[in-house]
Amino acid sequence: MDHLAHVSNQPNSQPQSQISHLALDIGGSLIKLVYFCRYDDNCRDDDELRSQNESLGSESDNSRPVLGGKLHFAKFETSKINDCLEFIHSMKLHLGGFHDCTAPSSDKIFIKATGGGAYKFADLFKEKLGVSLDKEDEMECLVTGANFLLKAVHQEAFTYLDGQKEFAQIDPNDLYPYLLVNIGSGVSMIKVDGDGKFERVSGTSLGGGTFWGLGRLLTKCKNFDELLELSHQGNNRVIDMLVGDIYGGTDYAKIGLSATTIASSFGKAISDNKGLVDYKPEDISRSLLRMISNNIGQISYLNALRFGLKRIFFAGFFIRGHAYTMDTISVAVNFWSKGEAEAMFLRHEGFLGALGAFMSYEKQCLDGLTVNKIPQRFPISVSSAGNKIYCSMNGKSNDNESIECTVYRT
Ligand SMILES: Nc1ncnc2c1ncn2[C@@H]1O[C@H](COP(=O)(O)OP(=O)(O)O)[C@@H](O)[C@H]1O
Ligand SMILES: CC(C)(COP(=O)(O)O)[C@@H](O)C(=O)NCCC(=O)O
Repeated sequence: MDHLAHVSNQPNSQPQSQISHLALDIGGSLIKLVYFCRYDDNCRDDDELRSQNESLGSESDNSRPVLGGKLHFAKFETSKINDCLEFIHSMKLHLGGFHDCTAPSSDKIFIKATGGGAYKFADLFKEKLGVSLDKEDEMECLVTGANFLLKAVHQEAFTYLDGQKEFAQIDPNDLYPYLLVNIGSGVSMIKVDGDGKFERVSGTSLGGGTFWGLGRLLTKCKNFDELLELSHQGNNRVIDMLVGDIYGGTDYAKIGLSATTIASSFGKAISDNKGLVDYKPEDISRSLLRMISNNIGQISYLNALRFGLKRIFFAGFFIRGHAYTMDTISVAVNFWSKGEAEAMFLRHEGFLGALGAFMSYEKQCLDGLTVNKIPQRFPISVSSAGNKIYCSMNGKSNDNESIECTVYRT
């Protein structure tokens, strides 16, 4: 039986005070959700929010009511899409879409969605939640999300080398061009020249799905985080064939290879008379992580070189804020570019596409809501018919999952 079928899809059943706009990015591995929720009126008073906003230096207008809210981020495994549908249903998030104003009598609700799953699962969303998915191009959403985060959110981008995390000062007027490398199930490399100006210049199928897929088969790990955790304790030299293994412990200095450079990932497994059971899962995980991260770092650098790009931003949930992954990618970029190019990472690494889809509501005509970027201190505004709401993100994220917003209503 369809356990969600009883859900009402009438927008009026959503309490007026609960403004929740939902956008989805349904990828090969994970479903990402971005939604905006107002605080409960009782949670914080207007004065508190106004003074908080003033302390952030925003151009607050005392004549307008100030409301607080949060931009929330959530994710689910795509293979567990029913959990995601249950979540959306229980939070009534599916009511936070828009109506097609070209068909006024229609009670159809559209939710902005991107990623391959917006096509694959469109019928399921219709059947279970009674909503239609309004599809947005995945690359376009990634770029919109990245540009928004880089311009609007304080301390979004950072470098990571030798265990040192350093936040980057991004001048919004000096952001372009850059290379965006999104490491999801597969990898897309996009040259970004401005808002809406981009070209997907390359990609590789050796991505996050490869790491997790091979890792699962080779280590019997039950989840992605367990596999990552394992890699902490591992030693890749047990499995990888190093230059020193081939050159009798010495460097191959003439071509710039040190004895410790990996000559062949997993190369030792061919010469050792060993089977899978003879290798420790943690060593396998470590070799796999280095292989995938190195390869992506190298291809990224080559593409940056191709177009003379100095900055490479790495995103996607493969990274998972994991120190060793970021370090390996940074070292690869640094090594191949001889220090000329820089790898940077994003705090909201996995939500670019979903944020881009969220922001694409601005394209809709106003029976639903629009999202506009407003300059400088008001990076985002959300408005709905007859009830305009401005949302300024202070950029302080309490964790990776939500960002506080201050909201003005006219
Ligand atoms: N909980 C998780 N479950 C599965 N994969 C995860 C998880 N957390 C991180 N990952 C990694 O992130 C990748 C998916 O990244 P994501 O940016 O969401 O791409 P996609 O859009 O293809 O789903 C996976 O292939 C895997 O490497
Ligand atoms: C097809 C995709 C854009 C889908 O995005 P994803 O779900 O992996 O985030 C991506 O997997 C990709 O770019 N793969 C690499 C294909 C290639 O260039 O060889």
